[in-house]
Amino acid sequence: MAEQALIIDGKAAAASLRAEIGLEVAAIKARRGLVPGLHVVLVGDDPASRVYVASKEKLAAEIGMSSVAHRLPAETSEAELLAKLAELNADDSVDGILVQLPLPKHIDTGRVIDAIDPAKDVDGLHPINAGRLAGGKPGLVPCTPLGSMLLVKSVLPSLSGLEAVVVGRSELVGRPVAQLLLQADCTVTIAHSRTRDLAATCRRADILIAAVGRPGLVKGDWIKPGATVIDVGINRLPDGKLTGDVDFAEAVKVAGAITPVPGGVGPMTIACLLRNTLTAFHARRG
Ligand SMILES: Nc1nc(=O)c2c([nH]1)NC[C@@H]1CN(c3ccc(C(=O)N[C@@H](CCC(=O)O)C(=O)O)cc3)C=[N+]21
Repeated sequence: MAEQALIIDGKAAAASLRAEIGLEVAAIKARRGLVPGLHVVLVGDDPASRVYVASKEKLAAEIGMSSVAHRLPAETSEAELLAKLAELNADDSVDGILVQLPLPKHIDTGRVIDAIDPAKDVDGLHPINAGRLAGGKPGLVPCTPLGSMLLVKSVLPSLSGLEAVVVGRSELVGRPVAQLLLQADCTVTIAHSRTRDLAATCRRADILIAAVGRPGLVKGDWIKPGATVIDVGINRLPDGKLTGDVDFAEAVKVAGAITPVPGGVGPMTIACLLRNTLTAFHARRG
């Protein structure tokens, strides 16, 4: 069988989503003279984080959104970071706040996330937003899960009744994407490192979401023929190349549609961050 899966173009989907957001930003500017503002807080000088933050700034600027990066030294104390967040929470021109993770070890990440105004929490990580998502209520939804769902919906007309398997149970991706799949009426299984037969569990999936951070973990024979495979893993190999959690070369021969790494979920994550900033703007400023 010489068939090959449809390769889902996350880069193109993200570009068109950003263009849409850009139009809305322009309309807000023209009608009301307001510019939605995204603020990214970066503590320390992790090289990967610097690259991500620069990319967020560039893409925000491209669509006419205001974006401010607050670069704080690695020695910043937790109290200083909390003070910075209090300042951003109080500033009406700040629509979205994202604290780049991971934070230096001397800072308690949970305490920091808890200090972000839930209405400005464009990462969707505040317990209020996580709770709203779990309750099926409107709120800010984490960007990677949101982007993953948009890609799934770009290839599947209806998700109702489909078997979805999420590999990974992180707060950032696994748990929230499972909630979104459930909201879309999928039958959802959350698998993880203790799952007894991971391969057999994955083989049940019409929609397989791999979000564990283990390069090439998901093999071709773990995939149900024709399934939609969303690879959330972005793993840096020793040679510097990026690779996903799915063995792409094998999987592309079995799946119906699959996201590549790079060029899949990653670009959608940033586009959804911009979208969340706009959502936060509308919810707070009307
Ligand atoms: N508070 C917080 N929220 C985040 O959402 C967050 C974070 N911290 N810390 C780091 C991770 C990682 N992350 C990525 C986003 C886009 C790409 C992306 O666009 N990747 C490109 C490739 C980029 C390259 O070539 O390096 C792609 O997959 O095609 C990757 C990684 C967001 N994160």
